[in-house]
Amino acid sequence: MGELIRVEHVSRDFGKGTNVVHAVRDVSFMASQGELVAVRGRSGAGKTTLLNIVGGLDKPTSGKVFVDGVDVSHAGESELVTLRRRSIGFVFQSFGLVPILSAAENVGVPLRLAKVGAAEREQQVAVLLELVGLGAHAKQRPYELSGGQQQRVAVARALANDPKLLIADEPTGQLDSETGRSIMDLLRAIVHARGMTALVATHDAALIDLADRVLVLRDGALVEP
Ligand SMILES: Nc1ncnc2c1ncn2[C@@H]1O[C@H](COP(=O)(O)OP(=O)(O)OP(=O)(O)O)[C@@H](O)[C@H]1O
Repeated sequence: MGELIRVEHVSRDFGKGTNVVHAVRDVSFMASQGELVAVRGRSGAGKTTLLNIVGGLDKPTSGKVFVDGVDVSHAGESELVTLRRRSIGFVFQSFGLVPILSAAENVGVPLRLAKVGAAEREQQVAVLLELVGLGAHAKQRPYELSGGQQQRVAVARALANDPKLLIADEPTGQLDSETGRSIMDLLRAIVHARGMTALVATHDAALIDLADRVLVLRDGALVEP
């Protein structure tokens, strides 16, 4: 399988002088198409910072990041917006759904942004909701859904633009362990079925065995698992 992510000697500092925090230190790795890579580490180890850099939401202090051949560490904002809309799906710990929109409308947001027409959008949303097991909940708003169901909606929304890369930051962090496991099972099944690459940050050791590969961060640096 081809390479989708290449991270070369990436470091990210926050602050200056004596207050500087080395959130990510000289991290290098690659990820192939179809691979589910877990990023493990304690709170403050640098997982979110690394994911944000790979997703083009933040820039490294030094080093380079290529996603699908694009140098996201040096790309301009408009190039990044295009890359994020076309090639990357994001899932966050807090779900990030729009409260006044139904499950179906939330999933349809990226399709609206991509100017997909109403009829096609409706059909694609139905397929996506079915995929995450929420076909019967299309009309419900987030507050009418359980945490696990909300995260399924968020996964469906992240898949709407058929991304090559899925970035999930502690996707199970607000869920009980059984529900968390089912979300990870879902991510794994989707990643393998679609040949996508996923980068999933978690500090939950029980979920790590679902990954194809595990990167362990300690104080910002990669260490042996
Ligand atoms: N915007 C910022 N300004 C200053 N320091 C920051 C900023 N973002 C992160 N940091 C620091 O960088 C380090 C890594 O933080 P990061 O959020 O990446 O860790 P994490 O592994 O994702 O932690 P958690 O599991 O708690 O989310 C921490 O010491 C944090 O305080």
